[in-house]
Amino acid sequence: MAAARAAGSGLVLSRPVTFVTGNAKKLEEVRAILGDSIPFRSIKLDLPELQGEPEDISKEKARLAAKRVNGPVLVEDTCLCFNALKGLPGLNNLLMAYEDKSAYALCVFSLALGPEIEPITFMGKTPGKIVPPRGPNDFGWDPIFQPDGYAQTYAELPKEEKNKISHRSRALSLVRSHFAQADNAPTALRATTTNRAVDKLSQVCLE
Ligand SMILES: O=c1nc[nH]c2c1ncn2[C@H]1C[C@H](O)[C@@H](COP(=O)(O)OP(=O)(O)OP(=O)(O)O)O1
Ligand SMILES: [Mg+2]
Repeated sequence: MAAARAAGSGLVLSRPVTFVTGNAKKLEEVRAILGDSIPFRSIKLDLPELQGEPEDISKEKARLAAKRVNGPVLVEDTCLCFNALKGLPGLNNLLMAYEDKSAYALCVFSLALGPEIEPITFMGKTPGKIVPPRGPNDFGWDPIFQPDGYAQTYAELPKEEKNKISHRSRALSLVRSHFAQADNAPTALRATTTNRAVDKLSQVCLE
């Protein structure tokens, strides 16, 4: 397959990244946010729903996906976490009992450049609060999440507005800068070097 170059960056991948997801709305947003900055294709794979810390879940998902695809993959998990429940993702009804309706949308991407390469994690977080549902009901919990600084819920915001401030776009801007920073070393070599430097640290974007 022809080498793919991420626009505006020095990164050359031997194969385009495969974004593994079964969620069409997620894919739609990722396409809109990335444009042609990172060449990718997408597939749906039946992967086990894992338990644990968001970062560990995401890395394991990337490892499994990279084995199945036998090439570079990107995976994503998102949760709506309630501060009253100490960051636990939860049912909206449970939150009724609490005064504190603050929450945050958390998006975790993991990039595995191949089955033998340790995944790197990128997180984006958008703070807000849980409100009675407003707006179109076509994507998960969008109608009940109102980001801080806005009078509209995610569902009420025009798509471009959500995509400017969302947990997903914040995480993807880190993925993009990772690609932009990577030098022109062969993929496997560069990935090993980058991983050694990053080690277990993940990058978190909070603004
Ligand atoms: O921006 C979002 N706005 C509102 N709702 C959202 C968003 N992003 C994910 N969601 C929902 C979809 C799913 O009901 C749940 C867990 O998502 P999550 O496990 O990451 O997605 P999924 O299992 O549907 O797809 P995948 O195949 O990529 O794992 O949160
Ligand atoms: Mg999932």
